[in-house]
Amino acid sequence: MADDLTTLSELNEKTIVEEIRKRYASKKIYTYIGDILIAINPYEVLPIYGSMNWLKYTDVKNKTDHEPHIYIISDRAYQNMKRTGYNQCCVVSGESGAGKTESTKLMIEHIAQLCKHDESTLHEKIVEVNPLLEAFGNAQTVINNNSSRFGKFIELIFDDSGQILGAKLSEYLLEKSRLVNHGPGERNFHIFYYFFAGLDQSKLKCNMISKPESHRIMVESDGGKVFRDTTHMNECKQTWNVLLNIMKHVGFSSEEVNGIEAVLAAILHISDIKFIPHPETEGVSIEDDAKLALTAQLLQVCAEKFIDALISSSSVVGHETITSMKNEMQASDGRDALAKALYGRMFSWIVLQINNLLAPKKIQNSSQSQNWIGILDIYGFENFKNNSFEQMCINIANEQLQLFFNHHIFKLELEEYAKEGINGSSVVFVDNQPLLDLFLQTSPPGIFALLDEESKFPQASDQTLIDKLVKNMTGKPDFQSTKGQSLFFTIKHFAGPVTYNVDGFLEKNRDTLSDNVINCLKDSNCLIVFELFSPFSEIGSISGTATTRKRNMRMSRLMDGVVFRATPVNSVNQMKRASIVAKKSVMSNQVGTVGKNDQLMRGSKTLATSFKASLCTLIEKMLAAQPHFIRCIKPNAMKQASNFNEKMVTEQLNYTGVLETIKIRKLGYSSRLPFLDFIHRYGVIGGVLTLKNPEQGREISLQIMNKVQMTDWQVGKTKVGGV
Ligand SMILES: Nc1ncnc2c1ncn2[C@@H]1O[C@H](COP(=O)(O)OP(=O)(O)OP(=O)(O)O)[C@@H](O)[C@H]1O
Repeated sequence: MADDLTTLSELNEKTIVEEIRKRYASKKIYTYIGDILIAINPYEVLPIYGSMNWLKYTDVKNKTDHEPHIYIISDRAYQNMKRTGYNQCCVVSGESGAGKTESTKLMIEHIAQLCKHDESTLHEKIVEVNPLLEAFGNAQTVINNNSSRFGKFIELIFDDSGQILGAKLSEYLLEKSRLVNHGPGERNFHIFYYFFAGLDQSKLKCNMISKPESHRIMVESDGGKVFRDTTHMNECKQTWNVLLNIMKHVGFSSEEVNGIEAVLAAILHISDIKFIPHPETEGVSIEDDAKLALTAQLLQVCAEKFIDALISSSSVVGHETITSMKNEMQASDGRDALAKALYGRMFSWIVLQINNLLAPKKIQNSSQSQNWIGILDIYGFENFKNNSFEQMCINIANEQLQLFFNHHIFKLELEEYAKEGINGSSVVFVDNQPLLDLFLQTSPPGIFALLDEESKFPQASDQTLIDKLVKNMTGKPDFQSTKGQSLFFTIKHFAGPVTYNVDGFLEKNRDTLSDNVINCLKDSNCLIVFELFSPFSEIGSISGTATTRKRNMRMSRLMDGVVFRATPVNSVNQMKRASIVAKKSVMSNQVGTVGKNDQLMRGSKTLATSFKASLCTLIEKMLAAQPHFIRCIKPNAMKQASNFNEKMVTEQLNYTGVLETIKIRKLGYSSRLPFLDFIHRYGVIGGVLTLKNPEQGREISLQIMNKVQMTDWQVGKTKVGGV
């Protein structure tokens, strides 16, 4: 069986899938395409991880001495960073349920071991925070029982000797809508189940919590039970206790833990508040005053102010504040927006606390530099029966990653080949740049710009939005309006067509919380609630103007040509060009936005705007590092072990361009083989450049390294490495 698909003599869809199938049947879930790793989800615990294997995959000189493994990638990233002093970035991609989060965790665990030199508990803390994040950010979906409902980029930070100094986590677009609404087979965020199962009687009383089924957001839409059985409940209880220990170990104070519990309870109670028409006015009143009092008590806010915030809205016109009463629907929407804001901000606050606790301590020797290994685990491509705003953003993020992959693996390689006179015409890849432009460009306005434009008009509706989209997008190859279904449009994504339902798009994009709600909560006596809404705290301003402005300033600097940080030696030219090309293609949309869209310049807080800005920041980071790609593949839709659905696997391999990836890697090796052989023998080119194999830590030729992936020494049956 071929450990590396580039060594296959016959290359076509059938032979590739057959090879992967054979390997999977023998529990070999990892396969290389040169330096890229394919990982098939085994849906079972294989005895290939843990301490013995950490050791085996430490400072691996020649990867062909071992079975392909995810640890090879983590080891390579760590050793490369140590040897070259350049940042590394591991991009883990794949559909929902393909195994991205598990792969990420395996790599973090491994790297934490690779760099463990002392008795410090920092390594443990970095690994330990994962369950905490998963509890608040993951949920059961129809596809995955533990699906990440947010994207994350984890940076492990090291000193120049490779000692770990700390870690930093960036989170992207938590799917807040799940909190108040989830479809059949889907559940709320895990934390609520742990919370109900874990709280003891006194805590339940103190948070005024009783049965989970009595709360709207815990009710299963298919009528199922909140806890399947006592075993499930006991598992949740155990997890709650584990989380309490983690919070303690990581450094959360007991006041903070109590605050988190109070906010969770408040969210449950707020979501239950109902409104009834007021007999004397056109507004509403609250049906159950006791429920409201409970919530105000948990949030430690003034009950009267809280009622006002829920049933009325106020805006400042000139020097006057105009207050208007909400109707039943507006009040219910406002209530849900508040529950979502509380949860979303609390999640960001938890991430911030984790970052504060794991932040590198001040380096004693100020001349010492810091490097990082970043691991990107972003939600997989999604295509449900009903796809909303969240799916659109998730799929755009995946398109962006595909673009990043295409740039590194295809565009830049083919440019190099052209310069060397190698004929690369046999490699044809699908460039998804036009599709990203369709969403992100500003002139002519793309879908995001049109959405932002429409979000500014108070009278706009989802119908006016779809009309606008159809008017502007009809005729574009990747856009289709859906006849007979007025609120739908279809996009031909790289991973397949997805039909989006714009119902609720405007509201979700505006992501507004009325001023009187914020004013009420920022006066809370509960430390966490105060921090979540105070304009002076980092979280309080998170969805406000400050963060957006900071990001926009950063984008403006990019526009002015700030150069990216230094890049790894072995691909310095390639990456510089990657920066420029991708900067142009990715950021040009941002640049245009900064220049032309006054809404953004004014610091608007639409979700589309901040999503674009965070994508921009993420890509900016990734471009400044040496990339490693891990492609996760889902073998079946049943979440079963030993079940290889050929059609599904073929589809995933196809849309990620696997055949072309193999071809380009193979082409590179074969056409450079004589060259490599020469270097192999003499080690010097023209008396100037010396070759170095980074896996073996010897001298290196900048140019040669630029042309071949020297981390792979085995080409066909010919051993090229070992100068
Ligand atoms: N290497 C592995 N070994 C054992 N089980 C695995 C492995 N990778 C994935 N799994 C199983 O598959 C499930 C789904 O994996 P994971 O949550 O990592 O998918 P994902 O790609 O991150 O999905 P999403 O995008 O929905 O978050 C895991 O809960 C686990 O049961």
